[in-house]
Order: sequence, then structure tokens, then C-alpha cells
Amino acid sequence: LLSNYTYWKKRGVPNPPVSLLFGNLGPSLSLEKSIGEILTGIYRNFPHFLYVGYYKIRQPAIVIRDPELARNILIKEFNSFHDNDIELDEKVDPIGGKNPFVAKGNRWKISKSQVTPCFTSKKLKAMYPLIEDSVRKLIEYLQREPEAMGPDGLDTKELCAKYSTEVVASCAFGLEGKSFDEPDPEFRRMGKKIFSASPLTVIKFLLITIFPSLTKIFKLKFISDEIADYFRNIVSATLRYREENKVVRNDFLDFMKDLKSKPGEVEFTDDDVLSHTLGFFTDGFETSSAVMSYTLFELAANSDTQEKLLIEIKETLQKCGGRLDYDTLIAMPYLDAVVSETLRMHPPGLLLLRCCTKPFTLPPPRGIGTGPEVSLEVGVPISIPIYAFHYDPQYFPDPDRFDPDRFSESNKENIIKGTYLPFGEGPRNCHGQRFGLMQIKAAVVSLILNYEIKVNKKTKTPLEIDPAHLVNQPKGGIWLNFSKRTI
Ligand code: HEM
Repeated sequence: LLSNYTYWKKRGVPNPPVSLLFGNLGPSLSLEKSIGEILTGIYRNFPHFLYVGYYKIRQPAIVIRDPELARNILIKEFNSFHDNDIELDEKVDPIGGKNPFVAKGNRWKISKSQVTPCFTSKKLKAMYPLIEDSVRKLIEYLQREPEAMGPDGLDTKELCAKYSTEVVASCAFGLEGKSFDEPDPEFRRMGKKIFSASPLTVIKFLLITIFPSLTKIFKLKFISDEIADYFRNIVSATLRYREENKVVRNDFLDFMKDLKSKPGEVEFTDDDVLSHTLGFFTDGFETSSAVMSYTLFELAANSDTQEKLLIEIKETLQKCGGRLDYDTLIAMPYLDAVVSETLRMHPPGLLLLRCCTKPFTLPPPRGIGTGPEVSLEVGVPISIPIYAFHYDPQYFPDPDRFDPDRFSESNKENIIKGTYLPFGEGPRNCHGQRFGLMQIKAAVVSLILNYEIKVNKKTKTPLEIDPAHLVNQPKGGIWLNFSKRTI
């Protein structure tokens, strides 16, 4: 069995010891550790190398240690690393398979070009009033929620999930999500099903990310028929209603409708629209809501930072007559530093997963001039370990300390390129970045202005990553106390 694990040795590439059955990812299959943490361990154990080999079960893979090489792979040499190392057959899952995150080759190009024009500054500004409306609902909910002020505090992950659901319902589907009005609204229930931590979903995610070939054999779907049908009905009914009543709402669905009506190279189908609107759930919902809850946690755990942010918010509001517009919100420097530092310590994606799509020559593992180069074959997975870079003390000294000043105007220029990657990099980077930041920042500003936030003892600190989730979530949740400020 061990003979299967000589691939890297034969090529002069170092690799950590393997377990007979599972290569290097055993602890992630037994849900002891997330893949991101396993790769961080490998990264730390090979300090003198640009990259290290490892085995995804049986499959030889590479984890990159050098930020410059990481940037080459993500940007300059994109044609050799065009696709993500994830498998979902569009024929089996026509909705999930069109999502730019999983789409490959030309299908990715088409999907990305359909969706990118919907995230320009102009479009984000048009959606900003919808975000403000969701923030208003969030604050009104807190005002009537007795648990917010109670001794046990509030499950902040759930609070942020309700808010994010409301944002998705409003901006992507043109609906009232009723997340704050009903205990178990249907829209939230269906959204939850996509990412539920049920054993079946966990196994499905593990197969899609670790055993891509089995995804094909078992004809796995990321978006089940039940979920696709539920959201398909909403999208077609809303589009029909808007058509018949000439309603314009300036939301994502309107932008999709406009794009669909323009003749393009490739037909823009109803399933394309559904796939992109559902992308708000699959790509934007868990990520944004996790970052928002981690930001609130860090503000609660660091009262000086919370105080400093409150001063910035009050001063900015005073300057702009009491109402923040989109440009002012996005430009607030301390708010941006707080969210950026949260994204360093708690990036929702712990790694980027590329795959070699064209033969490529890697420099020798210890750097140029130290031995032979290494030929990389098509199909080899390449992991860029976001989490490991973010916690490497040579790039971020004292990495366990929450310090927004790392991202002050003067300090952020000194961050070494390729070491800070919360939204990825290059042509496949996250096009929802500014939308995600807009929704997080708008909510954080109103929450901090209205409430003083403290960590409740129910929160298990230091926070530990829950390996049962695809997106970085803390084990046991985040419980915070919200006390109304007397303004
Ligand atoms: C704070 C919130 C968010 C974070 C931290 C985040 C992070 C990421 C990361 C790390 C990637 C991989 C990039 C790469 O491989 O280089 C990604 C890709 C992607 N994100 Fe986000 N994301 C966020 C919000 C959103 C939102 C709101 C949307 C859409 C509504 C979105 C849609 C996507 C899509 C479709 C991709 C795949 C892009 C491609 O492969 O071309 N994300 N995101």
C-alpha cells in the first residue's frame, strides 16, 4: 500500500508521513480537523521549502508555502491553473454546476462573465437601500428580543444568519425573507438546507472536495431537486410579476433580467439566472454571515477596539448629516481595518483549491539553484493555504493577537503580496467581495451604534474551528450580550 505514496519522493519533493489508508487527510475524514488546519500543520513543518507534497487520500497534491509562487499560480500562470479542484457534473446538477466556483474551462468563463457585471459600484449603490432596509429590520428585531439583554446572551451566529438571509431574500430574490418576523420562515429553512451540518451533507461535501472522482460515480448534486424547484418557482413568479406589472427594483434579479435580454455569444437561460441567484446562498450567505459574527465577536472581546470604532461611527455620522451613504460607509478607515483583521484571523475559506490544467514546471522545492525543477502534471491539485499564511508570524507578527492597526492606511501597504488572501486572487477571485463587505459593514455600524457588545461565558474561547462545516465556523457558536446604549 505504501508504494502508492512514493510519487513525491521519486520527484524530490518533500512530503509529511502518510497514513496507509487516508494519506494526509485522515483527521478531516474523522472530523477531528478541517483540511485548512491539516495543511497549516504541513506548512509549518516544512519551513525551508517553497512547496510541499501531500496525499489527498491517494492522490498526490501540493501545498504552496511561498507567497510569490502562490501569486504566480493565481495570476500570471492562470492558464496552467485555470480550474478549481472541485468536481460537480453540470449534467447531473445543472444549477450547482453552473456556479463559477465549480465551473471549469469555458463554462467558467461564460458563468463569470454573466455575473461580474452585476457587482459594479453602480449596481452595489443601487442595492444599498435594500441593505439599509435589512439593517433596520435587524435593529428592530433586537429591540424586541429579550434574550439580547438577558444573562445567556444571544446566539450571534443565528442573528447574523437571519440578517444575511434577509439580505439574500431582498437583493437576490426580490422578497421579504420574514427572517425576523417568524420563528421558522420557509425561505430561511430552504436556505439552511443547502449548508445543513446533517451527516449526509457533511459526507457529500467531503466527497465533493476530497474524492472528486466519486462525485461523478455517485452522481452527486450540490443543489438538490427540492431546493432547485423551490427557488426556481420563486424566481419565475417574481420575474413574471415584474414583467406584467412593469416593476423595477434595481436588485440582482433586475440586473439578471437586463443581461438576459441582451443578445450574447451564448444563450442566457432561466437555469443560468437561477444558478446565479442561488449563488448568493451557496457563495455569499455563509461567508458573509460568518465574517459578520466573527467581527462582532472580536469587537466584543476587544472593548478598546469597539470604543474606537464607536467614535469613528459617531464622527462620520456627524459629518454626513446622520445618514451614511454607500461611499462613506465603504471608506471608513477604522471600520475597514477591523473587518480586514477579522478576515485575517477568521477567513471563511481556509484554502484556495486550484488544479493544474496545463503542464507546468515548478522551481526546485528549496528555491532556484538548489536542485532540479519539478514537472507538474495535469490534474494535480494545488492548495494555497490562506489560513497558514494569515497566521505565519513572519508576515503577521504575534498572529493570535487581534490588531486592526495592521490594516491602518500606513501599515497595510507593507503587507507582503500573496500573504493576505481572504477573497482569493487573480481571475477566479471573489466577485462578491464588495457586496459581502457592504452588507457586513452596514450591519456592524448600526449594531455598534445602538448596542454595547460583550462576550458571554457560553462562548467557548479560544474559538475552535468546526471541521463539520465547509465554511469556517466556530465550534459551539458565538454568544454575545447586547446592551442598549443610551445615545
Ligand atoms: C465576506 C464575504 C466573502 C468572502 C470572505 C468570500 C471569499 C471567497 C473566496 C476565498 C473565494 C475563492 C477565490 C479564489 O479562488 O481565488 C470566493 C469565490 C467566489 N465567491 Fe466569495 N466570498 C464572500 C462573499 C461572496 C458573495 C456575497 C458572493 C456572491 C453573492 C460570492 C460569490 C463568489 C463566487 C461565485 C466565487 C467563485 C469565483 C470564481 O471561481 O470565479 N462571494 N469567495
